[in-house]
Amino acid sequence: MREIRAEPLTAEAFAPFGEVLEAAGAPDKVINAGWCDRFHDRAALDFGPEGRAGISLFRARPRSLPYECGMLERHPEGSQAFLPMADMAWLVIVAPDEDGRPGAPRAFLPAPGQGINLARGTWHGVLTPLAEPGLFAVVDRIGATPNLQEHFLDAPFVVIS
Ligand SMILES: NC(=O)N[C@@H](O)C(=O)O
Ligand code: NI
Repeated sequence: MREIRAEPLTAEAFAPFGEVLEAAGAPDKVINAGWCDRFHDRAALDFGPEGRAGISLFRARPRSLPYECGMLERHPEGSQAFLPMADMAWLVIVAPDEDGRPGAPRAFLPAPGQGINLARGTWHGVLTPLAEPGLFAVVDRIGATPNLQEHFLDAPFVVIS
């Protein structure tokens, strides 16, 4: 079975798939009389013409490495942001689109304090915490029309580290 290794999550490496949300570098604004740094408007949120923004909480059961992935999904109608609500290891799997199917997958291990915003239509694995509590705030499209496309891989792969 194809094996891949997870990479550290950086804004540059993740750029083809969306944004990394982190309080890194100089803040865009200093607010609250100097008591707070604002890293302003750091994600390209997209909920399509029919949808609206929603914040949900996901409490996902932890998985472990090596992690076998047999399905990638995408949301054609909107972006999806995952913001950890606790300090825990988690795994992000994404892939480029190749003629309507996922291409070569890539895996990332976010550092504490990092979240992600998946661009609309980005192939990704489902939320995959690697430790309890598996708790995330998720900002994504709320709408009356379907917004989930799943692709079951001809060749599942395993993330080994
Ligand atoms: N299906 C769902 O709400 N969750 C997935 O989109 C996911 O990315 O985990
Ligand atoms: Ni998703």
